[in-house]
Order: sequence, then structure tokens, then C-alpha cells
Amino acid sequence: MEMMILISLCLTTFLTILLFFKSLLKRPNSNLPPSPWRLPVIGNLHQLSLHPHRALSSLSARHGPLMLLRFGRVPVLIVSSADVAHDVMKTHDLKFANRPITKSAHKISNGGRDLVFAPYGEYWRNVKSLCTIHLLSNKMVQSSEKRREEEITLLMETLEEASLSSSSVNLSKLITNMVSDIMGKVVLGKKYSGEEGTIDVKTITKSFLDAVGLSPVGEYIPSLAWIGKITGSDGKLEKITKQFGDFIEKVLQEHEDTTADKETPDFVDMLLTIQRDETAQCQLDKSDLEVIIFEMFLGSTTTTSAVIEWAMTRLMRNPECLKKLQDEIRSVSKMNSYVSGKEVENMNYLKAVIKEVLRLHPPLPLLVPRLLSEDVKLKGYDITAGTQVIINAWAIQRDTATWGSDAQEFRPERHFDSTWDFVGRNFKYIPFGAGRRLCPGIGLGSVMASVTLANLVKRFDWRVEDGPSGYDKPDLVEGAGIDVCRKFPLVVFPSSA
Ligand code: HEM
Repeated sequence: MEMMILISLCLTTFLTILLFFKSLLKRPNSNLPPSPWRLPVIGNLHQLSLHPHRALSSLSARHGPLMLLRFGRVPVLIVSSADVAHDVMKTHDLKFANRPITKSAHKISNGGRDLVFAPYGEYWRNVKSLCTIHLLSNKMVQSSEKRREEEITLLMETLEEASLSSSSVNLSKLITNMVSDIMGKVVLGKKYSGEEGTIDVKTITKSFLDAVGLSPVGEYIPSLAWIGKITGSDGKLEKITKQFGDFIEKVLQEHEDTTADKETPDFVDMLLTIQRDETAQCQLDKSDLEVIIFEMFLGSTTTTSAVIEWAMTRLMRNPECLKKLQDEIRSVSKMNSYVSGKEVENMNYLKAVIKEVLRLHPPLPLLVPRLLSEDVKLKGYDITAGTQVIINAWAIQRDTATWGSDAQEFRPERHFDSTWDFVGRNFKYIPFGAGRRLCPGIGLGSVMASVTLANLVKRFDWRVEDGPSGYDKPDLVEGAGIDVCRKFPLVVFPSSA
């Protein structure tokens, strides 16, 4: 085995040197964006660190808001200013409307038969329209209020019990489970948590996002693909895909027997009805249904839970903001103990808090990568078709030129005078992306986050356990990966207000 590894490394190095000299000889007369120094074979991969959004932000502080990196031999454009993001996602949006699809993403998405990786075109448009009509439209979001209320009420009961016994709770876990149960009910018709054969949402989503993102070395350097086998990442992906496939198979089987008789069909029922209709505009087979359901169910869970988790973290670190928010919620929502979606619409400070959380902690800080389909000139630089594009929303949303010298501070009040919304009209604020590939789940995600937060804050006062140094504020340490949630779970004491 060691001998094989050595031979592969020697061969790879030899080939890279050969290619390097070849590319020097043939270098076209093009004007490329600045690039940081890179290593042979791996290019700039080693500079990404565990927190790529931070590492790329530091690199762009030195090399500018438009940089060209290499992940292995793949050219990757890094965009770190609102001005360049506008050129990519507005001026040339159509040319940047595809996604790069790595080997793992190809496997998970069944070759782009989902929504995130589907090539821009008719199939993507049809699937997006199905998901919007049957799940994500304002009408559908409003109609799922009852399911949200049931799950939020259960969460409140757990917290009441903890309050009565003065015990701590792992709020991160409770929030993830609650969001996944809401999505279970909305997408799959019921919640599957606790059932035999069910899936661990957090683990599966994490593996999915790792596969989607700045994924393993072998994805970018084919000659090093064997590393995935040795480290076990290939096997892990295989296992997760199978586990999720089996779970969805079970869900589909249950629906196949009952869909026709249901009074209020769920999202899976709707997809099955469309699949059986031979005249439907979008022809889907069973494996297409699987990947679409997978995305709707899981894609929303990590992102929405992260927003609620960071909101609680920031509020507990800023007691005066927490107090202001409690005052607003308690004055608007006086009648029932449950704060509804309708009531939340009239809470301006809550809206500002959510906006500020999404500014400082966008759950996908590098959005989802794009792929350039035709040559283009950006800010005078030549960018060739096939270049991957990463937009660093995290860096853009902390830029002091836009947000002032206190850009790193949590200050919801800064949003009072702004008319910026979530739909990517202003490229200084893009937590849900922008342009054709804008997130279609904005309505559902933001309602789930706002309503949950309003209920948590209205009903309880919060504190964390004092550490050895008496420090009583939750930390801000981020977990590794392309989705950014807390590294350590938020363990807190609720006390009934
Ligand atoms: C607060 C919660 C959420 C955040 C912050 C978020 C963020 C994002 C971002 C940044 C993108 C990439 C946009 C781009 O490339 O320009 C995206 C895409 C996407 N999101 Fe969300 N999302 C959230 C909730 C949801 C929900 C609830 C769903 C569905 C149930 C969803 C489904 C999707 C899908 C399918 C895409 C791919 C769209 C495409 O490629 O055409 N997201 N999201």
C-alpha cells in the first residue's frame, strides 16, 4: 500500500510539473484577476482552512475583491464586494446561472435532477415552479401555520419543564429537532422523528453540505481521488446516500397507498400525483422525486435552525437587545401565549434582529457556488467559461465601507432606516443569494425563524451556566464547513417569564 501511495505521488508531481511548463509555453494573452501564490498540484486548496469564508476574506483583503484561485487545476473566482457581486448576479446572471457539480454532488442529486444542481433550463424551471406552488408560495407558508404551532408548543412545554426543575437544555438540539419535525409534517405529511428506520437529520445534512461545498481534494485533483477511499469519505457518502434513499423509499411507499384518499395532500402526495400524470409538463421518475424531497426536507433544516441558534446567541450576549425585543413581542402579542405568524408581521424590532443575525451569520456564507458558461469580461479582467464562482456574502455583509466602523457589532437598529429586503435587490445584503438562483425558501425559512424566536423570547428569560471564570455569555465559535452553525451546542437555562 505504501509503495502504491509513493508511486502515485511521484506520478502526480511529475505530471503537474509537465502541465505547468506546457501551460507556460501556451499562455494566452489574457488579463486575469490577481491570484495569491499557489502550490503545485493542490493550487490554493491549502489556504481554505476550516472556515473558508474567513480565509477567503483575509486573502481578498490582500489581493482585492476579485481573485482567481485554483482548487487543484480548477479555476475558481472569488467575489468579495457588493460591486462585483452585482456584475455576477445581475449584469451577467444568465452566464453564471449554472452550478458546478462535483462527483459527490452528482451522486446526491442524481446527476442534477434536483433543484440546487439542476442545470439552468427547462427542467430546473419546472421543478422550481412545482416546489413553489406546492410548498414555498406565501399561500402554502400561511397554510402550514397550524403545524408550526403544534411543534413550537411542544418545544415550549419541554422548556417549561426545564424551567420548573431549574435544569439546563441543549437548545441547539431542541431547535434542530423542532425545525425538522415541522418540515417533516409540511413536506412528508408527518414527523418521522423517533420512528424506527428514521434518519439523523443533522448528520445527513452536514454530509450533504460537505459534499456540495469545497469538497475533498479528490474532487479537484482526479489523480488524488484515491485519498477519498483511504480516508473513508467516499464510503461515508455512499452510506448516507443509501440511508436517505431507504428512508424516502419508506415514505413514498406509505404515500402510494393513501395519496388518492387524502383531503389535504402533503408535498409528497402532490409530487406523486404529478409523477402519475403522463400529460404533466414535467415528467419525473421515482429517483427524481427522491432527490427533490431530500432537498426540501433537509435543505431548510440546517439553515433555519442556524438562524434561530445564532439569534439566541446574539441576544443573550446583548441583554439590552433581548429586553427591547421582549418588550415589543409582549406588547404586540397580548392575547394568546403562542405568538402567530400574523402577529410577527407587526414586530419591527424582531424583523431588525433577524436581518442583523442574517447579516453577521449567513448560514451559507459563501452562498452555493456558480459556474460560468461563456467567456465574460469582469471589471476589465478576462474570465473563461468553466470557471467556478464563489461569492463571499459573509465578507460583503461585514464590509466597513458599507456598514461603518461597527460592522462587526450586533446592532439591529442599523436596519431601521433601510428598505433592503431578502430578495437580493441590493448586493450589499445577500443572505439568500440573488438573481435566477436566489433561494426559493425565503418565505418559509424566515417565517419559521421569526415565529420560533418570538415564542422563545416572549415566554422565557435566558441565561447560560457560568464558566470557571464566571463568564456568562455564549461564545461565538463557528463550526467548520460551508454551512455555519455554532461549533458547540447552546446549553442554556430557560426561566418562565
Ligand atoms: C433562513 C433560511 C435559509 C437561508 C439563509 C437560505 C440560503 C440560501 C442561499 C444563500 C442559497 C444560494 C442562492 C444563490 O446561489 O444565489 C439558497 C438556495 C436554495 N435554497 Fe435556501 N435558504 C434558507 C431556507 C431554505 C428553505 C426553507 C428551503 C426550502 C424548503 C430552501 C431551499 C433552497 C433551494 C432549493 C436552493 C437552490 C435554488 C437554485 O439553485 O435554484 N432554502 N438558499
